Amino acid sequence: MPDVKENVIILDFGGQYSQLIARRVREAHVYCEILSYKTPLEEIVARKPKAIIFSGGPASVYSENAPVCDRRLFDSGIPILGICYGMQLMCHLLGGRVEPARAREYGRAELFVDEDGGLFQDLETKMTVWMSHSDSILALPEGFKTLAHTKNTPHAAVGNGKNLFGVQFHPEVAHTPRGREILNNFLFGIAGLSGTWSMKAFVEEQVKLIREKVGNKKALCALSGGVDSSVAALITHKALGDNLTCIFVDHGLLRKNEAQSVEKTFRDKFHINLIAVDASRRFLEKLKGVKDPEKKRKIIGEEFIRVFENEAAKLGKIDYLVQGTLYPDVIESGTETAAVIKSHHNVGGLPEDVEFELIEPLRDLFKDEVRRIGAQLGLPEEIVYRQPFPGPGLAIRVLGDVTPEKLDILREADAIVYEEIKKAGLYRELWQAFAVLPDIRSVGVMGDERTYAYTVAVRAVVSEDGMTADWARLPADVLDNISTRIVNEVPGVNRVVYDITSKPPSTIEWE
Ligand SMILES: Nc1ncnc2c1ncn2[C@@H]1O[C@H](COP(=O)(O)OP(=O)(O)OP(=O)(O)O)[C@@H](O)[C@H]1O
Ligand SMILES: O=c1[nH]c(=O)c2[nH+]cn([C@@H]3O[C@H](COP(=O)(O)O)[C@@H](O)[C@H]3O)c2[nH]1
Ligand SMILES: NC(=O)CC[C@H](N)C(=O)O
Ligand SMILES: [Mg+2]
Repeated sequence: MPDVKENVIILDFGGQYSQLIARRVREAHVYCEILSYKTPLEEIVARKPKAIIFSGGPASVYSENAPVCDRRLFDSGIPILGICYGMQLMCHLLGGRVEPARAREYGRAELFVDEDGGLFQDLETKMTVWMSHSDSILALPEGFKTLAHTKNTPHAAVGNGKNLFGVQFHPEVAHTPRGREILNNFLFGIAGLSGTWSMKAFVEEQVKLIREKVGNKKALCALSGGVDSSVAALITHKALGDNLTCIFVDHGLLRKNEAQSVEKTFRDKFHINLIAVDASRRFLEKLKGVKDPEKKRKIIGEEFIRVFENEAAKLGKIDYLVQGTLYPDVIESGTETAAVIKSHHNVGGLPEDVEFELIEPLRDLFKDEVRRIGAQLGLPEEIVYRQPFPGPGLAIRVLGDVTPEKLDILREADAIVYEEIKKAGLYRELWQAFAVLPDIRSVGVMGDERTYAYTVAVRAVVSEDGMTADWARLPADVLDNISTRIVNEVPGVNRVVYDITSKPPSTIEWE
């Protein structure tokens, strides 16, 4: 944990929005960490949190195996705010009664404030909030009071008049318009935090932490040319100077001209040691005949590490590996409480026997936060606003087995998507826009001849943080240009389709 005077802990009970809570706290200029509900009391207290927030969660407090925290936390005097499951748990453990609600609430609800001040300081007594629950508190623990109610929920906000508070609704989501104020009332009014933390402070803390950890030893940084690893490299470089060497791996799964352009940008603009490794042969060899998406990811995750180990061996002893891992990479790879959606190569795809100790300064952040840091650190716009590109590269966009022939087709098609999106001035508006090569061939007619060739799928999405995304409503003429150019210019393709699914239920990448 960095050396910060004011720290908030979010205790995670498996809620969908735990990371959103963290984000709101950071936006209030307060440092915070998300910890599993299983974290022992001693460990929580040792971090000296000025406040604790309990997240929501899918379980019901009265069911068997419901996640539970240490009851003694409530006696610690630390201000605690329970959200949804978190509030139900607080009430349950302190002797209140939680049961399935007579009327469940999902979505918008009208909240009526019964007790001014505290959580509702300076707010109207009636406001819209966002609910998602099927359980309700029917009897409060001793010493607790109702602070607000809705039509269906008699105890929609509660407190014990001292350090314990709970809300049944979700103040962290954008659909609770006053949510930010309510959270801030808890953080500042109730817990007495000052809100002096900033992204600048974050960078300074990380630099200090890395310096303390690594000392005079050497570290490698896995550099992809994307914004995450570039920011991670800059932060680490501030800490270690020439003891940092960046490694850029060309695994043969990069986009058209990507290897050359990343090398050039980094060599010209940064004075950081950079080694570019051409490892395309070994990656493609390992991937031969592999069709399963998770297998591909694991193979790539392992091969990356093996390449780093090889390079490290040439440089002498290197104990540390820096990666630009972000929070979504961690949560999607699966945690104790969250399901595996896909194994990001840099987290869930890592082999078991990694000899390096990992340094991941951005592990708790979201992409837009990293972009802000990048801009502050003076990274050029082309890197700050570069669309994400997954570490496993085109391997997870060529569905089925990955062959040089398919990679070539995809590379050409993808370059056309990129060019047309840039030309239409849409690049910055979109989270990502790219081509996918599904393992499908279909019949066409070109120059009066029958063709039997590949289909290319075009995917473009808008998103704030990659956790959820909406398919982009691209103008028809842009789609038309893309389609015409791909079929005309890329041999082996006779059909182009546009992906019109959002995330969820789809994911952004196809594998
Ligand atoms: N070709 C590569 N060579 C070296 N390291 C890589 C490569 N691709 C990915 N990595 C490592 O894996 C991490 C995760 O990749 P990811 O694509 O999520 O991040 P990024 O490339 O830094 O940023 P972006 O999401 O903007 O593409 C990177 O931060 C980097 O440390
Ligand atoms: O470095 C990475 N390694 C991976 O293994 C990986 N898988 C997905 N992505 C990127 O993460 C974001 C969310 O992707 P999905 O909606 O496909 O899960 C999108 O921006 C994806 O491009 C990855 N990045
Ligand atoms: N979103 C939540 O935290 C839900 C809590 C609990 N499972 C309920 O349905 O009431
Ligand atoms: Mg990338």
